[in-house]
Formats: sequence, structure tokens, C-alpha cells
Amino acid sequence: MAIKITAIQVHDVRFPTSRSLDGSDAMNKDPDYSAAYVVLRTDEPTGLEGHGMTFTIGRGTEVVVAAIQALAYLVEGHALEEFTADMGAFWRYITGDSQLRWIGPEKGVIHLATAALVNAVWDLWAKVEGKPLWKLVTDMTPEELVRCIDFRYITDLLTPEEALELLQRQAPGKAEREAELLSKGYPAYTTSAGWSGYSDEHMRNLCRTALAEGWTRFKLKVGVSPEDDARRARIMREEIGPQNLMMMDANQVWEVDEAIEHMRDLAQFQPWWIEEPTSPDDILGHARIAQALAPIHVATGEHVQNRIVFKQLLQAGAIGVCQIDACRLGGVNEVLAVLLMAAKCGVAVCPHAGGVGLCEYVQHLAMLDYIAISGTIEQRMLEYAAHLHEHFLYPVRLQGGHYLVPTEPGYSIEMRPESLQEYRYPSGPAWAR
Ligand SMILES: C[C@H](O)[C@@H](O)CC(=O)C(=O)O
Ligand SMILES: [Mg+2]
Repeated sequence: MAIKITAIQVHDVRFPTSRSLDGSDAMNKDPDYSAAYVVLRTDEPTGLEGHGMTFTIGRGTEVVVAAIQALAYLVEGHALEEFTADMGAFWRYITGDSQLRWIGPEKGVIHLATAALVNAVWDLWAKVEGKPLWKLVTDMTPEELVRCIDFRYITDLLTPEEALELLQRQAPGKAEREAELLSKGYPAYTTSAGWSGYSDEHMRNLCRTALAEGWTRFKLKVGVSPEDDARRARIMREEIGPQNLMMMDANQVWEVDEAIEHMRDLAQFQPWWIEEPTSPDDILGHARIAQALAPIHVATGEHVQNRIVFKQLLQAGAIGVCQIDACRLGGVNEVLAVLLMAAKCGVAVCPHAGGVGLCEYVQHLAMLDYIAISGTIEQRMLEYAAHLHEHFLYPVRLQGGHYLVPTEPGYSIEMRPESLQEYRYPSGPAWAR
């Protein structure tokens, strides 16, 4: 039966995380983790809905909501099958509106809005098929997966034919890798012990609790000041010991030369990567930093606005770690393009997940990457941030520093109705109080 998308609702949902400085870093000092949240209503008799969101950090969420409302006419009133019959064409249609495109193209607020809407369509599709999103994608033939991608502007790095060949090479091992993930889970690291606004004592306690829970990989926020960074890095290294992994994240605060200088000082604490050392748009700057700091890897992606910028970062050898973001890129379709380019270049993908809903989203992306695209978890790990999972119908499940495989149909992004109500901005009870 054809399912029609009858109406689109958009919500502005904000959580007051700035009160406890959860999620804080050198650039984003007081984020209120938020979502521009989309519900696709349908005429399906049981009331099936598609849900999607894009992550924001408070002020400005209303601007993304307005952008989603501007795009909504492209989806409302259409049958789901019109889109799923050719997902690549669907994505070109959403990003190619001849007037809306002017306020991007494929970047900024309109692209965040694209992600919310596109992800909601994927969520609905996965629910209709009765599969978690990772399974919907990994059950596709290589030809079907390639058809989900808009290759515009990336064929100088990856053609559809090359993508097809890559997927065909991985196809024979898919069942074995799926079984392995189901039994062992996907390796993760925690960001939640190292937010920049946490006191030294709080950080120590969080490191100890995390170690007791089985975590072996930790991320530390840096970039506040050289003295502060060195003190906090020493504390974290003391707590986690020399054998565990430490990553550092500067959230774009440094100039290129400053990044090199500061990281040379911090190298004594053995960071495995430096994340967002400078502006996410500075491809050549990242390349210089990567060259100067090797073997410390350069990681970036949470603010990389589209597949074209990722293409250039990969072509320039500017990143050792590719941090796809489920809703900075324009939803699942564009993420697939980046996963394929990273696989072709042999660059590890470690998705960004510090935010609300991002862990729920990216677990699917990392898992489908392992099963169908890269075929490896070598040097790969998924970020975990501990907050706000209780607001989701099917929150992520972790065990011993690993994500367990989600099994419920959909993209795991549906929020509890009572949370949508409570944290609706500005009228929800959580904000009115
Ligand atoms: C503002 C966010 O919490 C940001 O600090 C997240 C981030 O950089 C990460 O998870 O990495
Ligand atoms: Mg980061």
C-alpha cells in the first residue's frame, strides 16, 4: 500500500545543559543541547510516523525550524515510495530547489534543515520495512546503495562505478561482520569526562567511574589556555594511565601555527588525535597541521558542511580521522557518499556524537560502514556523550565501552512525547519554570 506523508510538524526542543556545563568546550562555552525536530505524519492505518532532527546548541534553533518549514512543501503530500524508488534523485530534489538553494548551497542553516527532513524520511522508510536503519542499508545490493547517493561534485575522487566496485568487494563478508557486531558491539570512546567547564575534581571522579565501567578511550577538551590544557591533560593521563587512549578536541579556537605550537607542548601526554584544531573550512591549514604533528592524527568533521569539503580534506591528506556528523551533512544520503570516499582513501571514520540525539543516529552509520562499506573497525571508534538519552524511545545501549547494536525499526531518533512537551522552547514547562 502506498503511504502518503500527510503533514509535517516541526518542534524547537531545548535542554538546559548550560546550567551544569555538560557539553562545554573552548569555543562553545555554555551550550543548551537542542534539536530542530521533525515529525512526518502519514495516512498509514496504524499511525506510522517518520522522525528526524538536527542538532543545535540553543539560540538559533528557531532559525533552523523556519528553514525546515521552508523545505517542508517538497515532502508534504507525497507518497513515501516516490522518494524511496530513487533516493539519490530524492536528495537532489530536496537540495536542488531552485530558490532555496541560493541560501546554501548545501551548507549552513538550510543544510541542517535538509538533514532533519531527509533523516525523517529514512526513519519512516526503515520503520515501513521493519528494520533498523543500519540493516535497511546493509541489506541493499551494491547497486541499490549506490543509487542512494548524489555523486555531483565528487566524481573526481569517487565515481559511481568505483563505489559499486568497492561495495561489491565488501559484499561477501557482510553476514560475518553483522554477526560479529551483534555479539561484540562497536568500540566507543567517551567525551563525558573531559568537558572544559568541569572542575579538576569532577573530571577525576568521572574518569574513575568511566574506567570502572570498562572505558579505555577518553576525549579531553583543550584550547582554553596552554596552562589549563596542560594541567587537565596531566590529570586525565594520571587517571587513565599510560595504556589507555586519549584524544584532544580544540573546537576550532586556534590559528594554524598556534595549533602546531600548542600541540607540540601537549604531545607529552600522548594524544591520539587533535580534533578541530582550526577553522573547519581551512583545508590547507589542516594539511599543514597534519604534516607538522604526525604521528598525532588530525580529526575533523562535526562542522564540515558537505561532501565536497570532505572530498578536499581527503584529497589533501589533511585528516587522519574523518568525523562524519549525521545532521551537519545533509542526512543519510550524503553521509554514505563520505563513508565511501573515506573508504577509498583508507581514512578511519570515527563519527561525531557530542550532542543530543547524535549517539542515537551515528551508531547506525558506524555499523553500516563496518558491515557494508569499509569492512574494518581498525582504528575506529564511536563517540559517546552521556547526557539526555532518557528522552529517546530507544536510547543507545552501551556495555564495557562498546555500543550494542540497535534492533528496533527506524533510525532510533524518536523522542518521547512527554520530553517533546516538557522541553519545547520557550513554552514547555522546563523553560517556563
Ligand atoms: C558543543 C558540543 O558539546 C561540542 O563540544 C561537541 C564536540 O566537539 C564533540 O563531541 O566532539
Ligand atoms: Mg568535537
